Amino acid sequence: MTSVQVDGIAELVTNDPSRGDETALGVLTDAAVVIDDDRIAWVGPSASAPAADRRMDVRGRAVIPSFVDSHSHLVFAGDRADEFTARMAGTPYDGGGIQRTVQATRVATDKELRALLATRVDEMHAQGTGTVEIKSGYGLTVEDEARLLRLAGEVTDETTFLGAHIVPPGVDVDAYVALVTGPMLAACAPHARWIDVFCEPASSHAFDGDQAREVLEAGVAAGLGLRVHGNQLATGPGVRLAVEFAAASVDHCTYLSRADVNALAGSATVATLLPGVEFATRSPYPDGRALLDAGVRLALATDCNPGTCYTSSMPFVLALAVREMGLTPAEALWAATAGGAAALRRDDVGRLTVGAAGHLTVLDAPTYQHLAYRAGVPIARCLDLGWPARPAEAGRTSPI
Ligand SMILES: N=CN[C@@H](CCC(=O)O)C(=O)O
Ligand SMILES: [Zn+2]
Repeated sequence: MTSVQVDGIAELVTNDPSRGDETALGVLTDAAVVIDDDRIAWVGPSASAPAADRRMDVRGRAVIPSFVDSHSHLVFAGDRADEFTARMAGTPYDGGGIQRTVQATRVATDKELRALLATRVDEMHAQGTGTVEIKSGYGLTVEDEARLLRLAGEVTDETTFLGAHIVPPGVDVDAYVALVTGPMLAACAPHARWIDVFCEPASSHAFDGDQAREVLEAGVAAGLGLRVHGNQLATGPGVRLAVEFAAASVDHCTYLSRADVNALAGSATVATLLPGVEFATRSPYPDGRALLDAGVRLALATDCNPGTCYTSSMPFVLALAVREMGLTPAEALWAATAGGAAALRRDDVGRLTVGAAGHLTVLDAPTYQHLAYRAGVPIARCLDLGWPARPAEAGRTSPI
């Protein structure tokens, strides 16, 4: 066991409301954190920090819990920059481009996909993300979906089976739902913690309410946790289905009816907002302020994928939430850390409390408010505690 005392912290965000300023962020000033092995052993004022094997002085910087990015699609090959350019000129997003990524991903080797994935995970880590959820969904055959999940499982425990991403062109929808809920689920469940379905009104490339219900029921029977892509393209059944199934999260929530907001308020389901998608698809931003005021629990995530949002940057997402969705900098930071943890039903990340994972993100700034204030400036990075066995040596890229 090796312990490290991190001190010189001008402002420490704990996400423990019983600490410090007693807001949801639980902000302490002039603070220290002691990490024993990879867990937090002590948090408090610098002056009373217990001794540790090593000391790391962050010299007046702010420290926050590492971001929890609860929605990404990192295992893919190919590029769709041309679609982004077309959208900026007015072409709407309809999900049809997913098939292009499916084609490019199917022909990529494991080695190629592993290298692409490693680069993206490293990019996230370098911008302060400590936990990432990764979905399949660009394989859409039994073998390819299982392959993508195996690769994702090499870099995270938060793996999500998204065979129900789109219906592959030329395939009968009922036959495909039967495949997803039968042999594909059987092959993928051992590699997945979650199941997800892209649910939109009938006539899109995605799955309607009845089909999505079948997918979620099969996921429950297979022992997987539930997530839903819902209400991205239009108001539809996704949000209310997620709430009915007590899914951990419904993601996107771009188009919400009053009934959707009422259903989410006080429910077990976190609404995960993905403002990078609205940015990169020229869609209207959901009213995050109204959701919070209605009592909805929010998370923020990147949705990093080649189609709707190719950013790995949680600080960018956080700045958009402040500027475009009416969240305060404090609310946005909470949603990007503790909110993401809630969306993954985790209580060991997204907070800096005794017993939690030692995932600290240091900011080249005196306060977390700089995350939105200095948008676009790379001020956030995961604190490298220099543990003896770095994951790279163990065949993994980052401790995400
Ligand atoms: N909406 C569904 N899936 C992804 C986009 C996938 C793509 O276009 O490649 C999303 O979350 O936005
Ligand atoms: Zn997504």
